[in-house]
Amino acid sequence: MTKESPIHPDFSIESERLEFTKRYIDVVISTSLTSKEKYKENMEKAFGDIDWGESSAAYIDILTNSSFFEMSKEELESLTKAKTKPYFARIDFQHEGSGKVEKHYIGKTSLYQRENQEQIIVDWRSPIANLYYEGRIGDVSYEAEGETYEGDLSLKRQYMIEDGLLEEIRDIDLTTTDELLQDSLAKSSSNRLTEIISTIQEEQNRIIRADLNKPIIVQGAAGSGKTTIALHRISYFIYNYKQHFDPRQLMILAPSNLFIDYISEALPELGVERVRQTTFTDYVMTCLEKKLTIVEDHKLIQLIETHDEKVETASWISGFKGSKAFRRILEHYIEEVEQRFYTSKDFYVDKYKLYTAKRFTHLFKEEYTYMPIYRRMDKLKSLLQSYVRSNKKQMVEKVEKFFDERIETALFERSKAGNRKEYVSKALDKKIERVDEIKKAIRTSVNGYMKQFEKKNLHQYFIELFSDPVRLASYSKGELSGRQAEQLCQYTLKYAKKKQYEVEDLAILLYLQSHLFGIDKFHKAKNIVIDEAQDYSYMQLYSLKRALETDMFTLVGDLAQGIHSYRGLQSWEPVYRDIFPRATYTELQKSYRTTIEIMEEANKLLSLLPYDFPKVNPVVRHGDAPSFDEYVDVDELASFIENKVDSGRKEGFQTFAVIGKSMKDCVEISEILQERQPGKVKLLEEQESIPKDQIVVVPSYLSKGLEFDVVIIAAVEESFNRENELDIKLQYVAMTRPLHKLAFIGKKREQFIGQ
Ligand SMILES: Nc1ncnc2c1ncn2[C@@H]1O[C@H](COP(=O)(O)OP(=O)(O)OP(=O)(O)O)[C@@H](O)[C@H]1O
Repeated sequence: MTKESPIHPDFSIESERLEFTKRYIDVVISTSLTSKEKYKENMEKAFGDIDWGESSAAYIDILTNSSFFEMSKEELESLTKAKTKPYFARIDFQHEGSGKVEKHYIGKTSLYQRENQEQIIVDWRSPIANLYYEGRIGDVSYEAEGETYEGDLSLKRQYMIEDGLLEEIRDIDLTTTDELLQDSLAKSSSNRLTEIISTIQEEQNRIIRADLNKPIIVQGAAGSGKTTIALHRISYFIYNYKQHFDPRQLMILAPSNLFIDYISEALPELGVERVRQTTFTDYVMTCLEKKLTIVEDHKLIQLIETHDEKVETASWISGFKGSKAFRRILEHYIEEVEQRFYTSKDFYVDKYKLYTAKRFTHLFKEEYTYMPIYRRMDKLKSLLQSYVRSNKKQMVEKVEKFFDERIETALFERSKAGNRKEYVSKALDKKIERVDEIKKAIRTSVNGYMKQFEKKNLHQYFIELFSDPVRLASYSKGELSGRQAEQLCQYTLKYAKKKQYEVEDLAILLYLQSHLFGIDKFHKAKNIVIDEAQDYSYMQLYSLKRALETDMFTLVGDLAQGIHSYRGLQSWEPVYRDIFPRATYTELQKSYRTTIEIMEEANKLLSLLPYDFPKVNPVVRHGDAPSFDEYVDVDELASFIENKVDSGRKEGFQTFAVIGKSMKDCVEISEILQERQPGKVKLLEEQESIPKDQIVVVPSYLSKGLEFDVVIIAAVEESFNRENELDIKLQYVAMTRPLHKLAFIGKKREQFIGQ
């Protein structure tokens, strides 16, 4: 791209165009707020002084069409927002065989010229806008509604517009690099997640627009835009399905509430604020319609801070509960539970056989298998009830008829003349008694019959599963030794008996709930986006897919940041091979967040990990090499931090984080800083939102997914050990958080890997 502005030959024409667009937006907004009758007046007021094109004469016609001004609240809001920057790019395209070059201005939202239905602004998500993101200049094509359109792309132009004023125009040709991207990356980190629509890169665009009817798995390097892409894909989805799809059918599963707070800032900009946002834990509780007591997960922290055998066992148990082997255990268990509902008892009302056991069991195990067990039972129960209802009259009449006939015969039979009266009166009594019996049987037989089947709740099934180590080991088909099965049962029951669960138990509970009782359809999303998906276990993903009855998942993650890998994924292979066989798998190795100098250092850590991804390739942007400072006492540590922040502020940076390996170190660091600068420092914990104007102190494992202009990795008692995979990942996560600057501060260099 060449920098031609401010005296780009088209600068004044483009300025006029911008002016026209802004005024048009004003008219549309004010008309929709007042009334359509006001339209003419508004138009004249806005355009009285300039020639605003061929359409000027036609506006009277459109007054008859009221739907032009009917806008939803959302449309109105996005148009209002668009006023300061209605579009960011233009493409000139000539459809093959057409003699006309079309100019398309691309922005965050679309705008039609009411008079002639021409587009003043094309939405970035529309099919033709794909040419801006994908198309080279020259022969190109795009797809819309299953058709391919060929043609010639003769211009790709970018606009810098600030506060509604055109500042610069840049034409993109084949040889130039993307300066707009460079400019955008050089910015400071407040509100960055929202600002990438104009600079979405080709590889990212392909993921955003990948087939919306297929699952997709993205292994993306730190800073490659996974979170951003996931959010834009949702926005793209909403745009494409807005007529038929309620945004609540979409769900984002984020790693923590802290993270939800971080991404939610981006959502309104993308028009996706009505999408459900939750964590896995909260979602499972919603599905179970129960508030569960979840034991606080200290395993990661303990793994970071201590190395005793107990923690190793607990982590092994977590890993096993999340594994494919555990899925097999659950499948066997459910099969066994199912068999308890087979019956050999026919269904009788009094002496009448209304339904055979064979047919009942057949329906249960063959015809109704698409339903969870207890729903099948509910359905069978209603089936029996309806049989009883339809036979009720007949059964009563049969008894009545039987006695009536006898009474009748007695009345006319001579031989019974002597004791006729007594006989008839007895028969009448008997008749009443039998009819009562039948009526009672009609009322009670279904419930009586159903009593043969067990009725337990989810918690009871969960306890039962872990109550018999021998059975558990046999279900595992050799994956669990007897000793391991005992350990697993003991460990789980210790909590479960107090009605407490660990995070790992949630996937199991969800699996059991969906197979035994089912999930209310109101809780089922149709399309699910999971960020930091590497921290999910096989079982979590599998049970989600089963419970939601869809495979429409977008999974984005980075195995190199898989700090929960004792229970999370070690590889994507089982995910796309087993759980989502229809999925497209893609890798992103380009990183947009940080500078070349920082990424080169981080890459050294990546090579210590057992993955064969290529090194992360940073977008060309230079900065300072990471620094290291040695301190003697805590006062010096604090001064170093303060100096880094002060000089960063002078350079215009806005967000600062001190990252420690563990919470213990972070508490210590934040206390020292607090003492010296009360109110200026915030120790970040799981449930909190990120303050904009304070120095954030955050442990490495909570910093995942976040970003800051300047990051200081500080060590007090802790060290990162290069022999330990978890430590490498934690330091890698911390090192990939900064946008611009990275500093290490420790008592000695050896506290950090590679320093
Ligand atoms: N095409 C782009 N144009 C401008 N900025 C971009 C682009 N892609 C990504 N970025 C910026 O790069 C940074 C990293 O993006 P994001 O947080 O989505 O990455 P990530 O892959 O989720 O990272 P991590 O794995 O470290 O959490 C963000 O500041 C984002 O705005």
